[in-house]
Amino acid sequence: MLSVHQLSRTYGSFVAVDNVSFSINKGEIVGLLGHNGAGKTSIMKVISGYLEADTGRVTVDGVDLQNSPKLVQKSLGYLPESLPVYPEMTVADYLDYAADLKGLKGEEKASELRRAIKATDITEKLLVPIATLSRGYKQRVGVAQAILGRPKLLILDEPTNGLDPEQTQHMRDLICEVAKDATVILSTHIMQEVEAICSRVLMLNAGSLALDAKLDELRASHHLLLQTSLNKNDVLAMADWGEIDSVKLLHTVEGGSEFRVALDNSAKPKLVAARIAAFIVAQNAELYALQPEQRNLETLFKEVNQGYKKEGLNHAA
Ligand SMILES: Nc1ncnc2c1ncn2[C@@H]1O[C@H](COP(=O)(O)OP(=O)(O)OP(=O)(O)O)[C@@H](O)[C@H]1O
Repeated sequence: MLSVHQLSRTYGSFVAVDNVSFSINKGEIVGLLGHNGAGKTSIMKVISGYLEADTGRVTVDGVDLQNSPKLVQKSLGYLPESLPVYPEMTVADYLDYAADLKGLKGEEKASELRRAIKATDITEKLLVPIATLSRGYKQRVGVAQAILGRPKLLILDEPTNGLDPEQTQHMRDLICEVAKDATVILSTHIMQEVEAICSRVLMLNAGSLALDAKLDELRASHHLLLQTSLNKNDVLAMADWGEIDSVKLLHTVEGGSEFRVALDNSAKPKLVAARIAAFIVAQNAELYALQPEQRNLETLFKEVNQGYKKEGLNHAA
């Protein structure tokens, strides 16, 4: 659906986006996660055609953005970081104008306006100037213009930024609803946002893509934490077992040591755990603890920002 290939963007000599590649399939909701200044907005601006890349290629449904910008822009909706730029216009006039810009006409325009207004629940604000709207309503107006014309790709830059918890929930529900007919990429620096609505996460660190992973895969741990009194060398030798990738000594605990056991991708954690337990018991050693390691986005985010290598993270996930 969306393909981004070796994208780079500099501002003067500063590299804001550094050789970023990813592709997104139809129907996915993908979260672009990163600290302030990581490059999220720059990537979204490039994908939506508002900013030129220095190098790299963006295609939407096989159409090249650089060669056919108008065609690509017709198939996407964009909620920019800073909201509607016509504060003096009423919501109705602004949406009418946005529909014209998207080339909507006649009955299609009318029905699309009705749909976007209903989906974002802004009927009661239609005759109000945008300047007087609360942050939450401005955000809804921004989303309403983004979904006009049923875009195949929706690009949302920090869609819940500044919203209160109730508005945030409303916006998340709306995004999930819209995603039934569209592919969505949204940027955020809030991990819970990604956990709540995304099926996949792209983590950026200083302009580079540090992690690209499905949330399901992240949740399914391929590491076991083991505490045992068994001789250290016997535990480390488990790395030679077929289903185990590596064993690392973490630290010593009372009466033994703690290890992280990394499993092969094809290994079944429960079966390997049972085998380890049986082995330790057969050696007459104590098994103090053996459990899957919990890895959540927060842990990974910290690791990314502490400079973990992309390979290491993918492996860890
Ligand atoms: N027009 C510009 N001129 C110079 N530097 C810029 C410009 N726009 C962005 N930058 C810099 O590029 C880097 C990436 O900015 P970008 O807005 O893409 O990050 P971001 O991840 O969206 O950040 P935030 O979460 O704060 O919105 C930042 O260091 C920013 O200061």
